[in-house]
Amino acid sequence: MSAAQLKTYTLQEVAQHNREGDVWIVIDSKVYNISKFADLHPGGTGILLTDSVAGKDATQAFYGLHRHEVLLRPQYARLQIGTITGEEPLYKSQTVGEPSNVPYAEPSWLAKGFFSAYYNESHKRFQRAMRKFAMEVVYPNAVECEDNGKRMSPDVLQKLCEMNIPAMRIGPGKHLKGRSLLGGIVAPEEFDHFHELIVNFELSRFGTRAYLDGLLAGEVIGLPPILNFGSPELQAKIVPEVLDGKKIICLAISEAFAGSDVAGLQTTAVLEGNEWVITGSKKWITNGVFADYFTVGCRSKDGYVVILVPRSDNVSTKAIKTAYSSTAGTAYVTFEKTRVPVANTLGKVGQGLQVILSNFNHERWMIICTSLSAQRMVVEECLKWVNQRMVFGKPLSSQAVVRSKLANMIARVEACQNWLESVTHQMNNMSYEDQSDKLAGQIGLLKQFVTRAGRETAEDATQLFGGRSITAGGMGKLIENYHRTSPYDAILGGQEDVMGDLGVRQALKKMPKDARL
Ligand code: HEM
Repeated sequence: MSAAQLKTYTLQEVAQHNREGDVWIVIDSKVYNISKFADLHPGGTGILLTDSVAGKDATQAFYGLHRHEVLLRPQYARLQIGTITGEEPLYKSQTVGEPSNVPYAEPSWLAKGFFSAYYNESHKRFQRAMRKFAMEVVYPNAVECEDNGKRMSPDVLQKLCEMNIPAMRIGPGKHLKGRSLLGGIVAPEEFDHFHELIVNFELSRFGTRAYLDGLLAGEVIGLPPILNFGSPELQAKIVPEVLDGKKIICLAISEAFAGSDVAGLQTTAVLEGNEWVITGSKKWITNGVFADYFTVGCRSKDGYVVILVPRSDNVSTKAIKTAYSSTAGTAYVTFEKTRVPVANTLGKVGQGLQVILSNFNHERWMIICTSLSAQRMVVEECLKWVNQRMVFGKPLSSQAVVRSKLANMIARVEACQNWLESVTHQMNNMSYEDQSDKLAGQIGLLKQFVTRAGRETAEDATQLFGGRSITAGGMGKLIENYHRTSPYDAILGGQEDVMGDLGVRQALKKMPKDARL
């Protein structure tokens, strides 16, 4: 029914429709005729026919059991027949692109009346455009694929590439030259790590963790070794193909034998004339299922070497069933005497470990961004829930123990944000060499801190949502996804304890020789 056809009713009129076959209810000043729908209601028919619901204002009961978005689904929105005379709806859907006004739902630089030392007008413009794009183009596909396990749609991939989002996810640099970023909203030479942080934040607010990895996370870690160590010929061919979405690339380092311990790799590369012959297997390779190129860490007789391997008959990929959706394309990859030209070598033979390690800081920083954005989303979900959920006649937020959990969640997310922004500022101002020297340890410590914080927040959120947090749909669906998938952040790109240890080892290495108590 269109808005123009909607009639107005009084509560007394609605009250006449309170029996089986003739049921009206009011939710937030809107009148719904649920006479036919009652038999189809997923929560059962009986509940809609009770005295406190049929013919009554059921707003509070509804919001205690459903997300607002239920009423926006076309099949339910059309049950609305009118509004209550003189009343206005209280609960409005957020305008796409606008920041949330729930406290702490946004980093403070986006909150009304707050200031920031780091973000300027260009970042603000960029954030608004990025959120709009993410919500309108990416979000619907994210929800669908997270559920059905299929890879991102070709249409979304094309639009992402038109906006050059895959290129921006690699960070500032020469690969952005001549590209129109988000429709030209920021010039390539102006693009910095805060713009990149915004891209990461906006893509990880949906609570679809596996889709986020399916959204070319493999490229973010697989392409830099080519950009930084590939021959000019190799770069000229591969970089545009990948950044324009014609080919998919992934990073193939970890093995069943070696995870964070990259020095333990067993995949071998043997030189035969002008070709490498590669044999071995790789595990947990994000995007591997659908990748065309694999950036592979190998062991050779002269030490470690990284080689770009195109998909061929001698490369096989098998999906691994993990705790998150198969939309990420996580693979077990096998190389059976795979022949690759020597020209595909990235960096020098024997210096492969440096090639692999060189991009770790950036990868970890990206995971910190996405993990933190998702944690903030959890804080927003929890604040909304405790505010609307009534228990024993009072909102859940009236319990001190509930508020105490929220206090910890908020403090964690704000502390992490401030540390992340400080590190990002350093990245913007330090040379690449300085970043490797000065930030590797700090990024390791920050990653450990953020991912631990994330899992504590996941635990607290499940206690607040109860059974709903272990249910894949409905009120707690985002909490369920976050709780199930937050360990990924603590493992991918370097396992949590290893990260902390790296940070401390770096600090110890830099201890002044004359330091004494
Ligand atoms: C236009 C009105 C309504 C619509 C369109 C609607 C729709 C739905 C839908 C789609 C679900 C499945 C879970 C979900 O997706 O959130 C559901 C579950 C449920 N609904 Fe409704 N509903 C309406 C009104 C009500 C009212 C007034 C009540 C009464 C208090 C109610 C009680 C329930 C219950 C108890 C469940 C099961 C919740 C659970 O499994 O946690 N519904 N409803």
